Amino acid sequence: MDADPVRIAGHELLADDYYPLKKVTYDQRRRDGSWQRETREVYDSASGAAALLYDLARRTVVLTRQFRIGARLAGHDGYLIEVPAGVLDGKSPDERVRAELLEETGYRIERVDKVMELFASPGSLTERVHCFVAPYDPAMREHAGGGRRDEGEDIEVIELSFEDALARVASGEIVDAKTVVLLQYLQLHLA
Ligand SMILES: Nc1nc2c(ncn2[C@@H]2O[C@H](COP(=O)(O)OP(=O)(O)O[C@H]3O[C@H](CO)[C@@H](O)[C@H](O)[C@@H]3O)[C@@H](O)[C@H]2O)c(=O)[nH]1
Ligand SMILES: [Mg+2]
Repeated sequence: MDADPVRIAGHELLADDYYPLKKVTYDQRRRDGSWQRETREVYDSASGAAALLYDLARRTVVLTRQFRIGARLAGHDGYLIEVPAGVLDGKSPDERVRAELLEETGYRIERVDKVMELFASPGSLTERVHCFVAPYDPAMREHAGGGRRDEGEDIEVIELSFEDALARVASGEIVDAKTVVLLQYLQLHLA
């Protein structure tokens, strides 16, 4: 018997504008030994890196607020509070996350600690998010942040107390998955 219960039979390219959207056909052996063929649409989105900045002395975190079209189409107003994050663009996760922290928040951070990797939405996206936590203090801020205007980014930087950030998770105001996970990591392991 094949060790791998899944065989990719092929894929059709449905769109290839920013990232490829594929219709993938695969055969899967069920647990009873029979085989079935399925097709699924998969968006080959880039993988990324995200980091939660935290200050243990002041008990604060740095988050961003920006417009997200996917959330808007799902019925949210689209302005999501998130940890700073970005796509890898061929860089290593820790190199990329430092660059995103500087672009989006204005903080120049040397030490970033990897805590986990998450699949953003594994049924339909290939995206893997490399998640970090990073200590910061106000002296590390070089500029106001805000992201890349030439790419259409308009990112508000917000500093919240641990308590306020966690209260916004509990109330449902913070709904971005990687952000909820990293704030709960902070609560469990650091705060
Ligand atoms: N024109 C165009 N530009 C795009 C498109 N998709 C992304 N971009 C550009 O690519 C930039 C990506 O910004 P990043 O900061 O690198 O990524 P992000 O949008 O914050 O986050 C992505 O990665 C996160 C971590 O993996 C994800 O959580 C998030 O959903 C998203 O995929 C955006 O500013 C935007 O200009 C597109 O379809 N068209
Ligand atoms: Mg970003």
